[in-house]
Amino acid sequence: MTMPTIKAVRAFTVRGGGADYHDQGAGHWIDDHIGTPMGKYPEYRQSRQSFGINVLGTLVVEIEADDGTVGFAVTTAGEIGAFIVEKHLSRFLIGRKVTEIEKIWDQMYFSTQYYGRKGVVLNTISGVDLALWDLLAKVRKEPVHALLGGPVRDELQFYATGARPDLAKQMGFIGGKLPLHHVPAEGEEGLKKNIELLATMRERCGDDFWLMYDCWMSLDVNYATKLAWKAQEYGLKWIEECLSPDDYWGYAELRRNVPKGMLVTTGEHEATRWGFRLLLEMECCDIIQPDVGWCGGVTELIKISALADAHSKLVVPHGSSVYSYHFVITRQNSPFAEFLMMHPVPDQVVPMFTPLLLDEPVPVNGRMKASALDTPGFGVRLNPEVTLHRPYPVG
Ligand SMILES: C[C@H](O)[C@H](O)[C@@H](O)[C@@H](O)C(=O)O
Ligand SMILES: [Mg+2]
Repeated sequence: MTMPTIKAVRAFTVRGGGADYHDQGAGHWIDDHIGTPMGKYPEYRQSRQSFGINVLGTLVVEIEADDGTVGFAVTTAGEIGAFIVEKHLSRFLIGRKVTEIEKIWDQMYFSTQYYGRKGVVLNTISGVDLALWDLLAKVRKEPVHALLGGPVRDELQFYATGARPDLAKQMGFIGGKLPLHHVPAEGEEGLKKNIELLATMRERCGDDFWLMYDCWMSLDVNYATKLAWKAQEYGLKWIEECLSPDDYWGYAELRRNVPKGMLVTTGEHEATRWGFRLLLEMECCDIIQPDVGWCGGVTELIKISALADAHSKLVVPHGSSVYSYHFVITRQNSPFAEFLMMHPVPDQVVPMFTPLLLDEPVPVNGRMKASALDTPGFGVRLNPEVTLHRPYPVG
């Protein structure tokens, strides 16, 4: 079979939800006094949008082959990402065979290493990589998971991230991850409120339902240790992303400090095999949580996951819709997945990247059959009612 070659690469931006799922309207639980590293400034405590959590917006990468097949993917990178795709990365794609994914990744990473390595550059490389996997799988008329070795189980099971774990339990999820609302700068009063919320949710959910706290880089080792020990009484299953992603030493200390049996997790703002090698070799956490749209794409997640497996660590990707589901279903060390509740009041399941994608599968009763992923590529389409903007058209 003669493989088609890439004839066009296009980068678009979109505002309002989509892959930049923090880019929501007013009154959404995901922007309601959630603890962040900016919480030391009282003026930035109520809303993460106030300090710019949603400034980037969504990047849509479209890659067209000379046989007319079009692969695409979405991630969090907005106009900066569109610039990098059109002005820099596209030179490594045009004219290449759709099978040259590994070589293209290597050239994208090392050609941007002088200004990239993590953050929005790796988000952008991830978006291109995901679009390449979508394209290749569509050319081969297979779902992406089939190119990754195929499902190791019949269905995915999900925990839900949102403000209402009690409702998540009623919807059939295996657990509920709460955002932490108060940071060290809010003192003992804030710590007390953090524990009171957990106690309330434990009361409502019963003893067997997983409850976790997501701390979104907002704590220090001392506070996180105190929180963990107070939370043990309420059976906190894991404490997530407590510290700055760069504080590998702090994570290693925290993991030694927490009560036996409580898991320490992190990784959604980490990138590449080198970043995760540090987390694994410095014994920073029990579960790594790469976002496949931010860590380097599927091509890099394959390497990251193998590293973790060799360290007997679980890989539970940060919620990234179909882009993580197709990976998780193929790996034994990814036994469950995250589902981010994107309805403003998390009392109903809506597609994670809503309104950007059509045919985006959602968990039913907290589960998703592998067969729900059996459409070529990642199995989703761009919603034609969503206006795309191409800020840097080339040629
Ligand atoms: C709910 C958390 O504060 C973040 O908004 C979320 O994106 C991320 O940390 C997660 O693990 O889902
Ligand atoms: Mg998180």
